[in-house]
Amino acid sequence: MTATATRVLVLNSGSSSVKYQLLDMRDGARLAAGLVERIGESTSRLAHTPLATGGEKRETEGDMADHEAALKAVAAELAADGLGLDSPQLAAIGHRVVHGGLEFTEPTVIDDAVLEEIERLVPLAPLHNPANITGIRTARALRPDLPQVAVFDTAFHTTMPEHAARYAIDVATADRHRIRRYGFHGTSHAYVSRKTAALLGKDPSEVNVIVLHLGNGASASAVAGGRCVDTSMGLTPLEGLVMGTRSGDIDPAVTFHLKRVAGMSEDEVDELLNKKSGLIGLCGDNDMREIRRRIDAGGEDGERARLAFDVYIHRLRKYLGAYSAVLGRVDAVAFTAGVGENAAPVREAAIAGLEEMGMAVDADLNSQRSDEPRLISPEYARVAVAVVPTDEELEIAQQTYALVSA
Ligand SMILES: Nc1ncnc2c1ncn2[C@@H]1O[C@H](COP(=O)(O)OP(=O)(O)O)[C@@H](O)[C@H]1O
Ligand SMILES: CC(=O)OP(=O)(O)O
Ligand SMILES: [Mg+2]
Repeated sequence: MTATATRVLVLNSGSSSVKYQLLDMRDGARLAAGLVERIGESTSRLAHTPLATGGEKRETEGDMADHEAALKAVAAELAADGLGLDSPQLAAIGHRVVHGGLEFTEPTVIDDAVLEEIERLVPLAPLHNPANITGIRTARALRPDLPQVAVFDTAFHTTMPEHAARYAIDVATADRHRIRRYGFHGTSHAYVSRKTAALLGKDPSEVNVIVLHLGNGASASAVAGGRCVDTSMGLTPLEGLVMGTRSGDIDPAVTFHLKRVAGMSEDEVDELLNKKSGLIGLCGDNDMREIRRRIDAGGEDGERARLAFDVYIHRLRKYLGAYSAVLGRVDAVAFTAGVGENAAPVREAAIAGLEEMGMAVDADLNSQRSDEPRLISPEYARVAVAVVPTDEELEIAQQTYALVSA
């Protein structure tokens, strides 16, 4: 790496999307950012914002058949702004990798052996790891000389105590097949719990925080003194909270029933629980904005949306209670990600009536908007309730740069 190479490109490849950011690590400035959506569909769309030049957001509709085509389109957009992947200022590419198993507890420079290991973990994250792998392969082909770094969603959760990570099933079977609770969104939980401590003017080691990462995928974590002690996702990102399209917690016997009685195949059950459940399964919409709009419009349709909202909130409140008990003392609850940062009614409903647990939300503070971390609890509340915007891309860039510039 040359002394002038201070930029990091971050790729966050999801099952049907890629989010990316190019950052200058001297000051953390974002030079470009964008999103490719609906990869694999004829209506795929790339939205690119060249922040360095102050240019307008550019949107291209296209037919991006797969993640490779999507990344090549991203590379072309960057090149159009003079920020191409061939730039000598680029120090590394950082990749979000969802499943790192127990093998990866730290950001890791990707070589053939690491890539093989990430491939071996595909059965544990079938929606996510294949997209991450394509991202890595494509980026490597474009810049074979550049360090590529994997930052794992699971890494932050590897501190979970054994009693939280174990499922109560036969130990030998579990060990043979690596069945345990891994947890995900760890980069976000780590970043947000640290930011929450800073908001309280404390060191992370001094505070216990419940982080609610509510995006399309959603998870909760209990963080004691900066270390994760429990999290709601498990072997895969299907366990836990109600999500946009995933069921979250469910009696495993439901799957036996779907196969034995409803005659569904393994793949159909997988698809049902991962893609046709959660909010979309309950009311036909997975976007919280649309659900709130339908509730406000009322009528029968509004009732359906209300039920989805209520199921979502009920699960969230159960985890607040559970993690209060896990932590013993809670200093803060932090809401983050698309729903957590933007949906005031979700925050209000999640905390309503929890004064006995020291939790309350001030309606005025809750309705305000800001890109900065902020408190929404009244002065008297024992537990600080906060909205703390996550920034997985910045966190990945920092971890990547720290590794390659060490
Ligand atoms: N203004 C808003 N009000 C309510 N919900 C919102 C708003 N903006 C985004 N969301 C919710 O956030 C979700 C996306 O969150 P995000 O964290 O970007 O998810 P992911 O990273 O999993 O794609 C959307 O599906 C929508 O439900
Ligand atoms: C792990 C996971 O659920 O990620 P996402 O929210 O990006 O789908
Ligand atoms: Mg996300």
